[in-house]
Amino acid sequence: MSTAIAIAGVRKTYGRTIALHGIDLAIHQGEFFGLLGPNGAGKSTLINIIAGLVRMDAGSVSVMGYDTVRQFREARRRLGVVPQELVFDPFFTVRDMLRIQAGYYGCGREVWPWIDEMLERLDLAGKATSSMRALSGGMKRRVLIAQALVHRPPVVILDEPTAGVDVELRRTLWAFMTELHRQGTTVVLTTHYLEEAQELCGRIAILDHGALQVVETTAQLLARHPFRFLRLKLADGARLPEALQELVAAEVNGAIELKLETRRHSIASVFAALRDAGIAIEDVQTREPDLEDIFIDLTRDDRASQRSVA
Ligand SMILES: Nc1ncnc2c1ncn2[C@@H]1O[C@H](COP(=O)(O)OP(=O)(O)OP(=O)(O)O)[C@@H](O)[C@H]1O
Repeated sequence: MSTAIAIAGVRKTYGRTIALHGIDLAIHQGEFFGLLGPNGAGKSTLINIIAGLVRMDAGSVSVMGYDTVRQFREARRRLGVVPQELVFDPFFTVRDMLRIQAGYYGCGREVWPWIDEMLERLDLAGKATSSMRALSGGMKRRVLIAQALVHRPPVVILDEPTAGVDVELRRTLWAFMTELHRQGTTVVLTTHYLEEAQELCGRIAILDHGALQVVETTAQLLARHPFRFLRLKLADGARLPEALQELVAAEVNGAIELKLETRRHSIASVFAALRDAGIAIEDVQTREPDLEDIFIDLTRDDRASQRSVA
């Protein structure tokens, strides 16, 4: 399997903050890869190093075999990055801005049909001649995506592309990215929407405190974790017996969700404890852990009680 992004021994410190401890990671060509982590984990620092925007203290990175420091231009031409922030020159029209951007990568008129195709695919065709300053935030974000893809890079990194965007743009973006991925583009995604990562990514890395906690296929990650959830609604608003209190993970709409470690607790033992306490059950459901549960489990410390990583 050929490597799209090779990261070896990458370290970065800001003053006394160690943002990256020495990251080794190989992202293969053709992968849809998720880079996840809580706020401050080091994701943006790593992405900016891959894009050649931040200088690493030690280590090396290559994109499609080109070293991002020694062969910056070659590496950069093979990479498209959709950044978190919106930064534009407000005076150009959408189409002109994309053509100018293509020029930075040494691309000329040969990419103009591609630019028009992207404008169609991202529902921007009607805005092609609008100036950037006249666009809504959602429209600007669409342009940002087109801007990252203008030189048809084989590797694309999306840094929180759907933060704060509406459902329609999320759907449009994922349909477009899924198609590019099917055509062979390597896609690296960071997102706070873990259900999005679970659905789209074949492999996932979890970064926490500047170190990789896990790099696994999404299926392995979901299968490896030895717990499941049991949601109970107790009859007559009964309280859970003391012995089961430590298993409570959440309370939702009057139902109690218990987290059962499969080696220590069985559903049968929970039912037996309730029967012994004379408590009847009104409703019961089981749930396998999803990526969000696993993420919380792996990055648990002071964030342990949070259901969301946002
Ligand atoms: N320019 C900078 N100067 C000083 N410290 C920085 C700088 N950029 C990042 N850091 C620190 O490095 C660490 C990693 O930050 P980084 O932005 O890479 O995390 P992140 O995972 O992208 O977080 P988020 O999800 O909030 O974007 C944090 O402790 C952050 O405060």
